[in-house]
Amino acid sequence: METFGTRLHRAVAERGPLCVGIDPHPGLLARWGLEDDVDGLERFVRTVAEALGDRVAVFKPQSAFFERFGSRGVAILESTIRQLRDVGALVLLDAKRGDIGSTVAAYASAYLDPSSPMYVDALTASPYLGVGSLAPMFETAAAHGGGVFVLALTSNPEGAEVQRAVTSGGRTVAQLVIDEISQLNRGAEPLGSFGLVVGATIGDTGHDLSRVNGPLLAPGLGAQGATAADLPTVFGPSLSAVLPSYSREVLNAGPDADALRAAAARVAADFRHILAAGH
Ligand SMILES: O=C(O)c1cc(=O)[nH]c(=O)n1[C@@H]1O[C@H](COP(=O)(O)O)[C@@H](O)[C@H]1O
Repeated sequence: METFGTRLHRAVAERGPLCVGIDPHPGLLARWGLEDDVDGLERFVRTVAEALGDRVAVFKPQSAFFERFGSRGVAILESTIRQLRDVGALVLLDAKRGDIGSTVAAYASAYLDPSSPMYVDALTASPYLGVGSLAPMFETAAAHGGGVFVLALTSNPEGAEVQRAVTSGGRTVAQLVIDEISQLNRGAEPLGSFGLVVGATIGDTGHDLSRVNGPLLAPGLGAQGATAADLPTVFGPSLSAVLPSYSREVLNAGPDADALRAAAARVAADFRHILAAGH
């Protein structure tokens, strides 16, 4: 069985380092001339999947925008996940799950067990009940070639107060999360399966990402104000592990399929340019 890290490494080699978030905001549905209802949602996500499914390495559907429509919205999320995986894309479900260990085990079977209807390649997780409470997710992911992306330094301004607080051992909360995920990825080749979420908006925070050996998901680009040019400051020598993530910046270009493709190609080129500049 291939690990998620291996699959991600290959997807990025073949399709380039890009994650497109699928966040069907009511305002975006309106902008696309769609109703804010289940049919509008269905049309929106089908358009994104048909336009970009064969060329983007990773899609990150944001669960909240599907849950908004109840069980019919969740059914559309399920079919979108299948559609994207069928055309060779990886799906990272953004649900930011976290709880006591026994409940985390249930989340793990909901999303990371291949027999589940909502099975995805990877899931976002919140470590604020303790990184150790996520162990059942890490174990299920490892058993089935899945991945988990744990929040470390989020893109929103409110995150810093908690994430940069200093623990009794002298490290920040975020550094503790970074170090625990680094442990899980030790020795993995070509890339570990456990990622971290580090917002592109946060500037140089002095955190040490050098031992993560896993993917670094960078949201906050585009609509939240960061650009690819900010990434070298945030990630320093770990820039090559970054998976830049854009939702509205790409989705705003729709519903025309060529315009969506052009927007995805543009943001991918921005990042390639920064990488090539050798920061
Ligand atoms: O885990 C995430 O993806 C995430 C973490 C974070 O620190 N900041 C952040 O914006 N996100 C998510 O990334 C997406 C950002 O959307 P845009 O601002 O439209 O690109 C949303 O779905 C957020 O929930």
